[in-house]
Amino acid sequence: MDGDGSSESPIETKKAKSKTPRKPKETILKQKSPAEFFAENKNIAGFDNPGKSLYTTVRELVENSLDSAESISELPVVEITIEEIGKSKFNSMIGLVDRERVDAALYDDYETEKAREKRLAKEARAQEMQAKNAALGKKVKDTPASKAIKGRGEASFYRVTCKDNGKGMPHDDIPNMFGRVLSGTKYGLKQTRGKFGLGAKMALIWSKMSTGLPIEITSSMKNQNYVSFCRLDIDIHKNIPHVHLHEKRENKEHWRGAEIQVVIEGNWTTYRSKILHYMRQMAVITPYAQFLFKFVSDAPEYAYVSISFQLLPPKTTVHNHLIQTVLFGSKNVSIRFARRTDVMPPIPMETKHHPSSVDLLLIKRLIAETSKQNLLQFLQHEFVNISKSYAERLIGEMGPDFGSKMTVKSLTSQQLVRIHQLLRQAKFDDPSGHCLSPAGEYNLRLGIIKELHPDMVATYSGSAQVFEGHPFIVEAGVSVGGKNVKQGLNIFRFANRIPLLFEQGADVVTRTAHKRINWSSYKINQMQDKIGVFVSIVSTKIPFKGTGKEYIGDDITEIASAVKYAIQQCCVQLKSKIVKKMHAREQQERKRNLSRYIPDASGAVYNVLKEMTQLHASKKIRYGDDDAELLSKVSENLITKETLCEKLSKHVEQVYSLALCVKVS
Ligand SMILES: Nc1ncnc2c1ncn2[C@@H]1O[C@H](COP(=O)(O)OP(=O)(O)OP(=O)(O)O)[C@@H](O)[C@H]1O
Repeated sequence: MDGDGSSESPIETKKAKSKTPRKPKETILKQKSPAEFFAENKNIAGFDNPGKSLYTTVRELVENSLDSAESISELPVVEITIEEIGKSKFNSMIGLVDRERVDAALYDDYETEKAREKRLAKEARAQEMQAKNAALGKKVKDTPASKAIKGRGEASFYRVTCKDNGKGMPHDDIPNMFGRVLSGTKYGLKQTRGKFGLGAKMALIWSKMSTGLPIEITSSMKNQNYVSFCRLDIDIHKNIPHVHLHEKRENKEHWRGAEIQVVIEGNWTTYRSKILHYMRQMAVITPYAQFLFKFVSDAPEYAYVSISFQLLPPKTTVHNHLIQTVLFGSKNVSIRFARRTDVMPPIPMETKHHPSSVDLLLIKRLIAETSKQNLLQFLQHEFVNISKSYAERLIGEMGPDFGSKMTVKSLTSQQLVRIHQLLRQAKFDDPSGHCLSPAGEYNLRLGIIKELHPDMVATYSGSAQVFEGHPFIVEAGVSVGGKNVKQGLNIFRFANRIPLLFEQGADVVTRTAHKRINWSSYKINQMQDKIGVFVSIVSTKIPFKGTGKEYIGDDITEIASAVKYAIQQCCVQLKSKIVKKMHAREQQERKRNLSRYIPDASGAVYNVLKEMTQLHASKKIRYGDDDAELLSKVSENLITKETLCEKLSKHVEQVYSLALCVKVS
C-alpha cells in the first residue's frame, strides 16, 4: 500500500483526472456601465457595421442640429461634410508610419494562385455563355461582379462634420452632453427628434472603437463673447467624459451655433445612396431648412485622357502635333437643398404627463421633484386634464386614508400603489395635442410634389389622438403617378419629422398600406399604378422599436388605426379625382368618336331632321324643347347642311343626344 493510501498508478491517476468534470468558474458579479453596454450592443443604436455607422452618425448630428435651431425658432442652416481619409493620411493623423504588406497570405483579402485561376476560369465561362446567348439573340444577363476581393478588405475612414446655426451649448455642459451616455436635454415630455441622450455619444463610442480619435465640439450661445472648444473622448468603463482640451476662444464674428466633428470608420460606397436618400427626405419634411451636403473624396480626381496625332505635311517647321484632351471627373458630391418656405411649424411645447400614462416609478419621481405640498395640488398641477374638482373626486375615491391636505411627500408605498391603480382605471379627457407640431399638410404636399412629381396627390391631417396617455397626430399623403416612381406601393415614413429608412417591412405604415387598405375599392391598382404613400407621425412619445429610431411597431392599435384612417381619407379624395378623370377621359373618347362620325353622318342627320320636322308639323311625332331651336331652324331652312355640320362638331354632346333620339324614333 502506498504511504498516501492511494493504490492508483500514475497513468490511472491521469485518466481519472481527465474524466473529472471541470469545475465551473466561480461566478463573479460584475457591473456594466451604460457606455459599455452600448459599445457591446451598438447595433441596437443603429451602428451595425461601418457603412450603417456612417449613416447613423450623419443622422444623429443632423437631427441634433435641427432640434437645436428649431428650439430657438431659427430657420435651420445645416452644413454636413463627409471627408474621406485615405489610409496613409489616417496613419499620419495618428502618428503611425505606413507599412507595406510583407506576408501577403496573412491578409483576409488574399487570393491564392489556385483560387485566382478558378475565378478567372469561371468568369471566362460566363463571358463565353453571354457571347453565345447574344449571338442567338437571347436575353443577356450581366456576368456577376468579380469576387476577387473577399473578406473584410481595408477599412475606410471619414471625418464627419456638422455645423449649424442653433442655440449652441453651455460651456460647462459640453463634456457631459458628449461624454456621458444617457445624458441630454430632451428627456422632458416634448416632441423632439432626439429622445434617448445617446446619439452623439454613440458616434463617439464608434470613433473610439474604430479610429481611437476623440470628438471635437465647437459651440457658442447667444450673447457669448467666446466660442467653447472641447476635445474629448469617453471613459467607457466609468461612463464619464475624458476631456483632452476644453477652452474658451475669441468669438470675433459673433457666431452662434455648434460644430461637431468626429473621425470614424465607414463605408461611403455602400451607404452613399442611403445617406443621400436620407438628406433628400429630410429636405422634404423640413422645407424651411437649408442643407448643404458635401462628400469630399480622398481619391485623386480621375481623368479621361484622349490622345490624337495631327499629321502635318513634311517640310513644315511644325512637328507632328500631339493633341491631348484631359477631362476631369470626381467622386465628390456637393448638394444644396434650398429652403422652400420661411414658415416654420410652431415650436413643440413641453407638456405634463397624462394621468393614464404614468407608472409607479414615474409617480415617485414626480413626487420627489414637485414643489407642491399637498395631494390635491400635486394631482391638479403635475398632470394634464385633472381639474380641482376632479382631483377632489379622485381623492375621495382613494378611501378614508387619503385627504386633500395630506403631505404628498409623506405618502407610503401602499398609498402610491393605490393612487397608481386609480389613475390607471379612472376616466380622463384625452390630451389635447396642442403641444405637438406636425409637419402640416402644406409641407407634406410640397414635399410629395417635389419628390415624385405625381399626376395626382391627396393629403390629410388627422386630429390629435392618444395612446397610453401620449398624444399623437398622423398626417398622410397618397400620390399616383410621377417621375422615377416604381409600380406598386412606394412608402415614405416620418416620425417626429425624421425620415425612417430602415426596417420598412415591420413598420406600422408599411404593414397598413400593404395589408389593410383595399386599394382597388378606390380605383387604384396596387400592382400597376405608381403609388406614393407618405405618413408622418408626431408625438411626445414615438414608440420606436429600439434606440436606432428606425421603425414604429405594428402593435399599438391606436396608431395602426389612425394610420389606416389617414391613408383611407387620402384614398377617398383620390377616388373622386380618379372617377372624375376617368369620366372626363370617357367623355373625351366619346367626343373623339363622335366628331369622327358626325361629318359623315351630318348629311343623313340633316335629312332625318328635316323629315322629323315634317312629321312634327303633321303632329306624327313630338320632340323635346332642347332640340326645338335647332329643328325649327332646319324646318325654316335657316340652317344649311354645312352649318349644321359645323354646329354638330362644336356641340357634339348636344347633337349626340339628338342623333340618338333620331335613331330611336
Ligand atoms: N448641435 C447641437 N446643438 C446644441 N445642442 C446639442 C447639439 N448636439 C447635441 N446637443 C446636446 O447634447 C445632448 C446629447 O445629444 P445626443 O445626440 O447624445 O442625445 P439626444 O439628441 O438628446 O437624444 P438621441 O439619442 O435620441 O438623439 C442633446 O440633448 C443636446 O442638448
